[in-house]
Amino acid sequence: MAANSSSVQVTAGVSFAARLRFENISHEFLPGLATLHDVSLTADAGEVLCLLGPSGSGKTTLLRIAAGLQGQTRGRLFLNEREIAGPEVFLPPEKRSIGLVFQDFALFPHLSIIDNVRFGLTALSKDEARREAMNALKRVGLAHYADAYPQALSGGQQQRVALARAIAPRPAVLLMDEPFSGLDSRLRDMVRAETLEILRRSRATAIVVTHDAEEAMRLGDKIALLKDGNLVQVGTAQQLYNQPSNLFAAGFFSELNVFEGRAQNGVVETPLGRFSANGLSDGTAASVAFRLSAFDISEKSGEIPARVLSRRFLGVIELVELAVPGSEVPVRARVRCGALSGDDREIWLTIRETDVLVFARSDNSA
Ligand SMILES: Nc1ncnc2c1ncn2[C@@H]1O[C@H](COP(=O)(O)OP(=O)(O)OP(=O)(O)O)[C@@H](O)[C@H]1O
Repeated sequence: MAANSSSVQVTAGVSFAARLRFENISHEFLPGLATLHDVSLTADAGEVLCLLGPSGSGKTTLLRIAAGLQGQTRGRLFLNEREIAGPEVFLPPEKRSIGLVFQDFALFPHLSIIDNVRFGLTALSKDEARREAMNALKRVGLAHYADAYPQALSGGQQQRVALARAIAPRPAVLLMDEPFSGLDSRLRDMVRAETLEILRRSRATAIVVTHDAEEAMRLGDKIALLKDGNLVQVGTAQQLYNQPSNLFAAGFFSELNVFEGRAQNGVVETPLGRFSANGLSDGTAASVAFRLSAFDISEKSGEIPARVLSRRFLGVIELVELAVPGSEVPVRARVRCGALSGDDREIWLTIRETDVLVFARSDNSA
């Protein structure tokens, strides 16, 4: 697919989704300073793949390489099985059948909504372009705004217009760079859910950049976690949350209390008890991470005595800081509101082992 982008853009009913594969992609802006190290990753047809990572981890650079806005230093890029960028090949952006949505919507203020959406449909006649643009606007539920101007629309509606503009040429792959970060949090949830629905209905392949783990979990069929230009882990939200490959991955998906220890006779000793060393050989330095949800609290009984230092009411749950014997730092816990009566100070903790993760300490970085 996408042998010729204009054929993809003009032909109604052309297959919409494609597989985009990054093979051993490395990138350097400056010689010796790698932005991406040997990243291999696939967005399967019809899948939403989230590129997740902290600022500077290389997400946008990978997206720009996919779009053809940036060339990689090494590696190859395939759309279905066709090489579109590699040592001997470079298909320019307009020939890749790729749609782009950016964080700032990038609508033209002096063009009506329909003309903004029609913008990428230059290969079509005027009437056909209007029809296709109206179809795209209908898909995002904004056909009735066709003749309005962008400033008459809310931020969420403008982002839906940007999405309509990106899907109107029926691209093989949609690339979205932090598409919801310009929206306030309530609107963001709504527009994100609507966008996912539109992507599903279009059966589009999409790659979405985000630095927000919860957003990646809400959107992604698959999540690729990046750090310092390295692919740390790729998998479903459940896989990344339940079986993080290292402490960084675990900490990206949930807040943690971390204790350092050493594997001895198959266990690691911490102030919160002994935990299976998870196969680490004796003597290995280990990090034992406790999610904030790892603690059951009782006034009467439990495994570990603790004293409540502070409590923060957050609605359904409370964030509690606890002093625990043997720990120099307070332990943070999320507990159901009502689990503590008004003035409890001395309490008991029981640890939920499913929320305890043990890693070799050298595994801490990507
Ligand atoms: N044009 C450029 N010239 C030199 N270095 C750059 C350029 N663009 C990005 N970088 C560097 O490359 C690294 C990766 O940047 P990139 O924008 O891909 O990361 P990101 O994960 O998308 O970050 P953010 O979430 O902050 O956008 C960063 O260290 C950044 O400073």
